[in-house]
Amino acid sequence: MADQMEFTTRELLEAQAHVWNLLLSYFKSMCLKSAVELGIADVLKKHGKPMELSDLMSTLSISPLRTDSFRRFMRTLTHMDLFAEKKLNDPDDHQVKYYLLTPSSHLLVSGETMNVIPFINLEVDPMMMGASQVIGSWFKSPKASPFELFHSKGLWEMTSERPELNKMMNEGMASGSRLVCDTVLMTCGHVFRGLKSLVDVGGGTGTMARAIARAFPEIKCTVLDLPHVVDSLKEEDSVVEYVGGDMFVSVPHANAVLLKWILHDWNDEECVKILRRCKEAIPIKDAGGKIIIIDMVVDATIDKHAVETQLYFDLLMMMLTTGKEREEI
Ligand SMILES: C[S@@+](CC[C@H](N)C(=O)[O-])C[C@H]1O[C@@H](n2cnc3c(N)ncnc32)[C@H](O)[C@@H]1O
Ligand SMILES: COc1cc(-c2oc3cc(O)cc(O)c3c(=O)c2O)cc(OC)c1OC
Repeated sequence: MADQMEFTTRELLEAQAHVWNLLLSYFKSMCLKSAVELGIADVLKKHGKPMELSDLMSTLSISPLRTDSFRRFMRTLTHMDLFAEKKLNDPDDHQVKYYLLTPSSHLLVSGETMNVIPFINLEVDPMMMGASQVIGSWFKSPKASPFELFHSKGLWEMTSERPELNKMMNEGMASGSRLVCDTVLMTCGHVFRGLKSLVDVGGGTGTMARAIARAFPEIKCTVLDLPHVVDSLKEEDSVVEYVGGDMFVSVPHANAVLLKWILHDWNDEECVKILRRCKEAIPIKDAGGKIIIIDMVVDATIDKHAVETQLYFDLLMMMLTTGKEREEI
């Protein structure tokens, strides 16, 4: 019987190309980080029309000595669909390459309300990325997460002790929330209709609660989060009320509880504890009580690209918390 481990040279060559591709894929994150750092999207947005390499470089204050390197950098970013290129003829009829924004780089324009720059800055921070170095060894460790193995404390303890990480975390979550808030209110707004009060448990700096309060002014919205997250916000806002506390201990009473991107931070036992506190906070179902959960559902039937993103989010949760992205059943 032929050895199952025998592969043709062609298969091995393809395998090597595949492994090199996987190995060097960290350049995707690092190119994204560098594009944000340089502010390429801001310059293209401000210019308002396709921009030539030399103009882009001079506006970004990049030395002409780096022309070839920057052209190669832009070639990769364009290949990644972060920017697009267009060939146009100049007055002497020579073809010149121009760069322009794509929907993805539109999200990297710092002045845009939907920009996701704070989330990118959070995820590429050495404090977060450092934990990825110990994923392999964590499988043999008793620590709750690779993050805890790397930093000797959990993520939420660390955010409470380090104001700069707390700020990055809150701004990162808020930046990713804006588009999701609009989508939820547009497609599932009926869920909130008829409520008199709602508490956003682990609601961070209140992006979602404020959007709900604006769309449904009759709902009294409260945000419960850890004291270091909400203490500075308490006086700032008249639209929502901020309460500092611990969702494992108690949840303020309301008609409904919202859990957006909370349960995926915790393992099944911890989720049951949180859900018990939430159940105590609301009336019974017949009296209108409800728990609204917004989390990613891992679904192998949707397109490959989306599944890959879901799997990466699942690994992010595994690396930083005790949680996971869950499937429907
Ligand atoms: C992933 S963030 C989600 C924030 C917000 N719900 C959103 O969708 O942007 C998780 C939030 O849970 C909060 N959190 C963690 N442990 C908590 C606890 N024991 N009680 C209340 N909030 C907690 C964190 O401070 C953080 O704001
Ligand atoms: C910003 O958009 C999303 C963020 C999350 C998300 O990201 C995190 C990143 C961390 O470094 C630590 C965390 O604990 C978390 C989260 O708990 C968390 O929810 C999730 C999203 O969708 C599920 C986001 O939108 C795509």
